[in-house]
This record gives sequence, C-alpha cells and structure tokens, in this order.
Amino acid sequence: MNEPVLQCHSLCRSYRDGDRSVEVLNGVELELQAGEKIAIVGASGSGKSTLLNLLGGLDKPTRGQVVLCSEDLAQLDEAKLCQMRNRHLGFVYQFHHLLPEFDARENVAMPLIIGGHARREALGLAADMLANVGMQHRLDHRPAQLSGGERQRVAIARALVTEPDCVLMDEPTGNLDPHSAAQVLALIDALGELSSAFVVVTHDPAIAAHMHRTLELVDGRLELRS
Ligand SMILES: Nc1ncnc2c1ncn2[C@@H]1O[C@H](COP(=O)(O)OP(=O)(O)OP(=O)(O)O)[C@@H](O)[C@H]1O
Repeated sequence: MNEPVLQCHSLCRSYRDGDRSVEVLNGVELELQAGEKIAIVGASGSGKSTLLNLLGGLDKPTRGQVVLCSEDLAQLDEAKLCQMRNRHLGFVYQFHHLLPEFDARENVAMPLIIGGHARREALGLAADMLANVGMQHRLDHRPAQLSGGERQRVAIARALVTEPDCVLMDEPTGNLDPHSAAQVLALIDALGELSSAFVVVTHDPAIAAHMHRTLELVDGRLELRS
C-alpha cells in the first residue's frame, strides 16, 4: 500500500482555561489514503474545528503528530508549512473567504499564482476549474455579485485547482439555503471521482452518507461510525 496522504498519531490538543488545562483532543488516530473521502461528525464543542486546524497546519498539537505527505507538520518552519499547504492542501470553509476585490477567476487562480504559475496560465487553469463546477458563466463576477451557493462553488474550485492531495472542508453547506446546499452536495459527490482525499467536517447526514467513512469525535478521540 502507498504511503498515506494524511496521518494522525496520538494527537492531543489542550487549551488553558485559567489555571486549568482542558483536553479537547486526547489521542486522535487517523490514516487517510489517496482519494479516500471521510466525514467527521461530533457534538458541538467536541473538537472538530480544533482537529481540522491541526490537520491543516494552522495550529500545533500539544502532543502527537500530524503527518502530511510524509512530513511531520510540527517540525516545519512557517515558510515550509505555507509551501506544504499550497502544494498539498485545499481548504473550504463554511464562509467562503473569497477576496472581495477580485473576480471569480482571479480568486481561483490565486493559489496557483502563489505556487509559482505564470498569471496567464493560472487564469486559464482557473477558468477550466470553474467550468468543472458549473461556473463558466460567472468568471468575471466578484463575490458580492454571486449567490451564496455560487460563492461556495467558487471556493471549492479554488480549493481544487492545485490538484491537492487532500481537501479539508469545514461545514461546506452550513451557511447555505437547502437548494444551494443540495447543489453543493451534488458537486462534492461528482468530485468524489477525483484523486484528492477529502476530510469533511459536517453536521449534515446527507454529506456524511456520501463519504467512504464517517468518524465521530467522542471524548477527544475518533470512533468509526460507518
Ligand atoms: N483558542 C481556544 N482557547 C480555549 N478553548 C478553546 C479554543 N478553541 C476551542 N476551544 C474549546 O475547545 C472545545 C472544542 O472547540 P471546537 O471549536 O474545536 O469544537 P467543534 O466541535 O468544532 O464545535 P462546533 O460544532 O460548535 O463548531 C470547545 O469547548 C471550545 O470552547
């Protein structure tokens, strides 16, 4: 079997609360193979966002490891960490985090330009990816000129345009009306054919049902649900 895309070993994260230490994650184990799609569910406050931040190298564990494409993220300096994120990860949040002063195509091109692609080539690849998410008719629209569902499709295109090894999604339909949420779910489903691994944090059983595995955060650890 190939080296896993993403691994957690005995992953722990605690926060200080006055003079108390509160253990939010307490020994998370995870192994994700290329192309594998998983949902992470759990009660409010169970640590889902905390885990996602650690997986994305946005936060450091108190103990244990996150290994992305054979690199222990805690061992990397900030420059190398940014490079790892740009090369290997895509992020989709509940709120799209698109840059308001740039149009859809420029937003999607941004991670390619940051990664060293020439602007013209990046814009071409961005237009192709926007077509893949059904947004070819909105290339020149700025985020404020798009509906919530359209913005989220642009955000998904931005996450996927670099062909990352792993896409981290935090409640990707959480802020959408039911119709737009259904469209985004259909898109995530269609993208299931891609070779990227997906980690999707969700409260939505419909999304979880479309993943290969569902894991639940209980008492700071991941348990297999289905
Ligand atoms: N920076 C922080 N400092 C102190 N405590 C924190 C910090 N971030 C999160 N926590 C605490 O850690 C616990 C887990 O928070 P987290 O946001 O990871 O949960 P979640 O499962 O994503 O919740 P939700 O589903 O409500 O978004 C909560 O009790 C929260 O108050």
